[in-house]
Amino acid sequence: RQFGTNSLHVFEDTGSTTVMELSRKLRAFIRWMRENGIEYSDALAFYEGDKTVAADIGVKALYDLKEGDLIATIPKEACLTVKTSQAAAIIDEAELGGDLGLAVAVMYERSKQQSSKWYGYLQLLPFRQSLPIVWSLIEIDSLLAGTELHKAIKEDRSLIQQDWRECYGILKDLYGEKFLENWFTLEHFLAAKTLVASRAFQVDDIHGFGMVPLADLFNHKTAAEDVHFTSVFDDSNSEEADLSSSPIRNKHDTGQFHGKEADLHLNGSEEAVSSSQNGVENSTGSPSDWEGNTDILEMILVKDVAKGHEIFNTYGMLSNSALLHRYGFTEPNNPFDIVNVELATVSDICCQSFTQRHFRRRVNIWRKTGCEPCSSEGSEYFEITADGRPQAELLMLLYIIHLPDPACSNLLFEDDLVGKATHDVVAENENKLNAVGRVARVLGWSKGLCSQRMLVEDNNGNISAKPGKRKRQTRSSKLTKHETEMLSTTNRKQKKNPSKEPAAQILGELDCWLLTIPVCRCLMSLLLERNSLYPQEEEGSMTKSVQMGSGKNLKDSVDYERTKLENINCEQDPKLFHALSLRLSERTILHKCWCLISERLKSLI
Ligand SMILES: C[S@@+](CC[C@H](N)C(=O)[O-])C[C@H]1O[C@@H](n2cnc3c(N)ncnc32)[C@H](O)[C@@H]1O
Repeated sequence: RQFGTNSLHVFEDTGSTTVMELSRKLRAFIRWMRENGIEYSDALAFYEGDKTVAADIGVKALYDLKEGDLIATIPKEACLTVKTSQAAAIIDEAELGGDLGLAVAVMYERSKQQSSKWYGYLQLLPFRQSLPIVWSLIEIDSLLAGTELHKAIKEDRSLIQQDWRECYGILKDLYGEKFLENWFTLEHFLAAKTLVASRAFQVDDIHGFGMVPLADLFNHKTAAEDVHFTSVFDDSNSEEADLSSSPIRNKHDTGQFHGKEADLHLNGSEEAVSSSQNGVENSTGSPSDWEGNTDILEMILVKDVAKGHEIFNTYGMLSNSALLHRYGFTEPNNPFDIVNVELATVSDICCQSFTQRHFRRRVNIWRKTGCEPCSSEGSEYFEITADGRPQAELLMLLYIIHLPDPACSNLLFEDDLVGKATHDVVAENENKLNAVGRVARVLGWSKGLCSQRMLVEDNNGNISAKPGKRKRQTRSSKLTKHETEMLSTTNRKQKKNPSKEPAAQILGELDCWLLTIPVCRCLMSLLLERNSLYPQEEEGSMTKSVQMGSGKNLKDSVDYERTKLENINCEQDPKLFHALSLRLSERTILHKCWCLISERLKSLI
């Protein structure tokens, strides 16, 4: 397949300085791509992204594209990595690996300005991406308080400053008089870190992470699954590409891609216009020219893309806090959202009813049985997923805390809960049970033969069981399906969430067994406590008439955040918009969880 002649397609010049400037930069970038062997289909158009989501540039299809179409090839030599950078030797000598090395490579190439091989690419990038790590401390404290990101960003900032100080010293020694101090300031370092966080791809094992020109112009859409990028494999490797995890793949690279993956979202924007002026002539050979060539990355569509639609990448199954953390934006109704409840908060709530000694002792017993919380960077926590379902380990902990002494003591004599469980009459099912299931079995749970069955309620209110599995996710602030309720493209406000209150079918049999009356009450206190971490004072007028300690607080919090978000223009104030959007999604999860638990409680009383 030949790419043919690439016309230059950029969005229409409206006369605005910004638009004209971006247009000029795009033309320079297109020339640079041609000079550096980057080839792409003439069906691709670069256009000003949908401003309601504040994405500056995006890529759309100028005509219908088909699944399997090769839309671009990018030589690895054109990627900016620690191996290809002119600073490779210094970065190697300074032993700066990973993101840090790449940030230094970006800074170094920027310092070289027009003499850098990547000037034509770098001039297109913003100086920095507006990620929370470059927000002011006041913004971080006022916008992110209570969210999953607040602590993480503060920690990141101090670690980055530490990294910069160390790097600065090492590089100054190594560069000697060639060291261009003005280009290695903390501001430059932070800026480079934001570009690496939001744009770098894993190129291969040798190059590691790198800036991949062109590939990094595609915007993200969560799990839209219309199309994925993929690539062919070399003859010696007949494995199928893991399309769900590999956007760009070296033909010889069988490893999982750990960065961004690709998919398509259909966006009706017609901002792109075509112009043959300064067109890029990419008269290339057929793909067979490249077969077996390990030095080239390919981008192949795996689904049809209709003319005029944006071609979206997906950066992974990420919660809103992870999206905001690494890319500076959020998505409404993100199904990969999570709220975490710290073990310390569980302690605070339980110690209102029990002694600290009792709490510590029960936590120890709970740990001994093989249960554990999630942990990350020294903190221990439990997850509540987007549907409001609390992590089973948390339910088990609350259950054990509320157990009468004799029952709990029995657990102490269960040295080998796994062993015990496998001798059960339902031994063949036991290996399917996790630690929580095994402990529950020892404690007398006998109803469910499969711990992960969902209770499904039909229209008549009859409950039946259907197999299901709780999706485990990574911590929302570190990493992370999309029911599309897009931000309105016309008024740039979020639509009112029409979703109904969550129903009890989300809880599995084991969840319900663990949710005794005291466990439900304790969990509800925990939810209120977690909700109180968000700034309350602004809500004062709204909530003072509300009975404290009730689920109405949570519902009011959600309504409050939604109303606020509706009045923010994403384009004018993206930081506030995405911070509020994060708060809304987190508080919605807390409310969903509250509804689940209170429904369960009602059924018990
Ligand atoms: C890899 S770049 C994608 C190209 C980018 N739009 C540009 O102008 O170069 C990633 C950045 O694009 C923006 N972005 C990507 N997808 C987005 C989305 N769905 N909503 C808002 N911003 C998005 C964010 O600023 C993110 O940090």
